[in-house]
Amino acid sequence: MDSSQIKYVVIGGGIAGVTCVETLSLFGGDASITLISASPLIKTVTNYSQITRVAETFDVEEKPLAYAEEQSKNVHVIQDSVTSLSIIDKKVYTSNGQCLLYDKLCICTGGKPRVIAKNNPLVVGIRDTESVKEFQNKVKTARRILIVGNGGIATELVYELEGCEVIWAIKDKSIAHTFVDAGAGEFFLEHLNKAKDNTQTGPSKRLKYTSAASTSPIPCGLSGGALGPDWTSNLNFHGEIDEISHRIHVEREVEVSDIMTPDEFKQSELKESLCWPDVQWPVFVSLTNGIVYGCDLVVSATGVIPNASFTNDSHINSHFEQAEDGGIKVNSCMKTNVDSVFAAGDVCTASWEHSQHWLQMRLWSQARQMGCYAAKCMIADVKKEEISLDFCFELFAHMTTFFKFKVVLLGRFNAQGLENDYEVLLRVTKGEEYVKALLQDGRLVGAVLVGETDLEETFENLILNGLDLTPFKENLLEPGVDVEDFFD
Ligand SMILES: Cc1cc2nc3c(=O)[nH]c(=O)nc-3n(C[C@H](O)[C@H](O)[C@H](O)COP(=O)(O)OP(=O)(O)OC[C@H]3O[C@@H](n4cnc5c(N)ncnc54)[C@H](O)[C@@H]3O)c2cc1C
Ligand SMILES: NC(=O)C1=CN([C@@H]2O[C@H](COP(=O)(O)OP(=O)(O)OC[C@H]3O[C@@H](n4cnc5c(N)ncnc54)[C@H](OP(=O)(O)O)[C@@H]3O)[C@@H](O)[C@H]2O)C=CC1
Repeated sequence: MDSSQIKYVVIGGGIAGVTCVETLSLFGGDASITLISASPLIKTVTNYSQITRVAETFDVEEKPLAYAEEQSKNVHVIQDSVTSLSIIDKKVYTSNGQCLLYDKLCICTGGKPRVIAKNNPLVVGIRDTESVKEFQNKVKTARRILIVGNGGIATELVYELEGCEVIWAIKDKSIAHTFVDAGAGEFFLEHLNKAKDNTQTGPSKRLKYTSAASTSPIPCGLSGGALGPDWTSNLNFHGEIDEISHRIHVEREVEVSDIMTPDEFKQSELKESLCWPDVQWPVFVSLTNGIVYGCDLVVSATGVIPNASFTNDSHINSHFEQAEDGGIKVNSCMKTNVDSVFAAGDVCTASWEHSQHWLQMRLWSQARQMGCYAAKCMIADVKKEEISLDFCFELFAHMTTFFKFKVVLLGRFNAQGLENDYEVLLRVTKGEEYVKALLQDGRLVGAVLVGETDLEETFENLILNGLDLTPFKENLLEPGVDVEDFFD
């Protein structure tokens, strides 16, 4: 078929959707491409840099939706929310009554924060620019904040919050558990109560929000694109009390058992811990260890729910096979079970047999990679060509910053899916670096690199080439030894 007759439609203006549109525009010939997004701002990837074969960094800029039209040929944008689909006659319906025909459709509708006690105004979740603004406003008058969750947002937030007391309630024994093991958690622990270092010495995670002014609101019930790296930079998270710079108390191995109003708390006859004289807290949180804290605000940093119910029509939503985590299942060609419909980014669950060293995490790098690969799959599908799984799905690689330390995670970095038949090599220099290598049958299968270790490229190669490291094991992490010399 002549490419000019092809109609691609992409839903969602986050990193996955925008990358998908850009790739379609680049490789899709003269096809017509429509981007429909509920949010007036899109996320664009700039200054892309390939650090190793798989690890990458890039800036993320927020731009008006029209930018996508200006940058890529054959692209038409619509700010609207998709309300329904007709999967038989391949039509997309929007809330403003538009109806679009598609040949290939890609769903990139992201995720929503999983918030405990969703309807309580004193319990907030963080996802997009709007929710951060709302949070910032509430923080200004906060004296004590309780943060629930032990993943990316909580770990970044406890470092950023100043001017108030922070109670960090985690399910695990160690901090930052979603990303690092207990050892690295210990390594970070000593930086927890240190005053925040505001100098920009560590690597920036390179998000540039050029918060383009926008007058068009996001339709009720929908969120804008997820924030990304450095979402805390240039934002002030300062509570009411100047004398408190950084005071964090970690409650380990607990969950929230109840969130109470002052009246409910009074009636419960429970005792409050760490109470402040003459302070009336607006909300009380009881934990599963029996401890109760009064606070001004609760942050629920408890993960993401894929936005798989992206239409108002539950009958249509139910056509899409969902994985256990609620994501729309996609195969190794990013195809859903519905004819001609693909999905990418936080909304989807990679349901192919993963390579030994890859796992899905809902991260911006994976959103970009999936968006790009989904576009290639859509084009290949039109041309009825075979496509092989992109190389980026061979190895998990994530670069980020926690407590001002560069963090690189490779492969099965947290021993995910490994039985007990692996060994761990460790090198720790207090306050400087934490290097953990996981070996299975003498072969490197995962690594956690904290600090300026300069080991990411070598370790990535070692994981990918599966070299038996048994003869070098003793020296692999010896300080001063250039690991690369072994393999020349
Ligand atoms: C606070 C925070 C910090 C983060 N920090 C990092 C980090 O440091 N590193 C990292 O790798 N990842 C980070 N992430 C995760 C990362 O931002 C996401 O994984 C990634 O941005 C997901 O991109 P996406 O395009 O799949 O979805 P989203 O960015 O959520 O985009 C979804 C889009 O779909 C639109 N949409 C939804 N429903 C409809 C509909 N019915 N009709 C039309 N449009 C619709 C939305 O408006 C939005 O434009 C962070 C996330 C958060 C919340
Ligand atoms: N630097 C980075 O790379 C960052 C990445 N992100 C990404 O943004 C997204 C949102 O971040 P975030 O919300 O922190 O999600 P994460 O998935 O990173 O972490 C969620 C945390 O909440 C815990 N949790 C889940 N349910 C409950 C509950 N009911 N009670 C107590 N704890 C609970 C989880 O524990 P368990 O796993 O045991 O269920 C986990 O520790 C994620 O995809 C994350 O990867 C966000 C910020 C920074």
